[in-house]
Amino acid sequence: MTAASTLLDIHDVSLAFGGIQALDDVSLSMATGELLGLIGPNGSGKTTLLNAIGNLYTLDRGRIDFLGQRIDRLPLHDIALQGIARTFQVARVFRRMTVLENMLVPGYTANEAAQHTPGELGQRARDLLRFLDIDQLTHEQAGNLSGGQQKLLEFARALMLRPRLILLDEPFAGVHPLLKERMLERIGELHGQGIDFIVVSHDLPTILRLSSRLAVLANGRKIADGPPEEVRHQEAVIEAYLGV
Ligand SMILES: Nc1ncnc2c1ncn2[C@@H]1O[C@H](COP(=O)(O)OP(=O)(O)OP(=O)(O)O)[C@@H](O)[C@H]1O
Repeated sequence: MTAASTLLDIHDVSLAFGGIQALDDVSLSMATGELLGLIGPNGSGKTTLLNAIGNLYTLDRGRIDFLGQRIDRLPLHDIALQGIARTFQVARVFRRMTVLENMLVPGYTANEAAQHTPGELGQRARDLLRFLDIDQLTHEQAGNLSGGQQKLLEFARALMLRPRLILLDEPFAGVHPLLKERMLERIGELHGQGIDFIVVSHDLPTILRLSSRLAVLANGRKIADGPPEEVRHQEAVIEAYLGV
């Protein structure tokens, strides 16, 4: 087993939208091999933090390093090529394309297309659809899929670029319990293969079961960070959730 090293280093990050301080001096360092759960009340900054890592926003302050390289100033498309993939709270699939075509979009980035033939990319897409048990939908138009199926497709598509870190935003929200179990199993398997995750979820029982570490945001600040069983009992976390 290789020793853990720093995968992601979020350092003193602040970000405001007008008068709203969405992230307020947040620092979070993640080692390889971790599965980080990120929780917090509505509006606490969870999605903004994922967007900051994914470079959708320019930081007001701070920096973000991934595998030792500063990434917060890279062009957006470079983030995926560095090995970071993500899914969104509401799945963003290309609704008028088939499931297979959706899978092939990331496959045709310059890097992948240079390294793999179209046949290999097609095979990889089919393998991933089978891995997530949605291969029966291969030729279906993505817009016809249920919300849960679209989340699985978005997850499968995120895997096309062989990411090192996957950011999942509310992957279980509105997902049928059977699909949720499948997703949990697959996240566990991928994690076992060396892919690390940050998972944002309001589903506390599930996130407690899944995570090796739990970080909590409230009002844009990190208020707790550590082993899930410890964090869940901390007074500041209970107060933030109960709003007292
Ligand atoms: N693009 C934006 N423009 C303006 N304000 C924003 C924008 N994105 C987020 N905010 C504000 O920043 C704060 C943090 O929002 P964020 O979506 O990160 O919270 P969250 O913890 O993900 O919430 P939820 O659990 O409800 O999804 C909120 O006050 C939100 O209204």
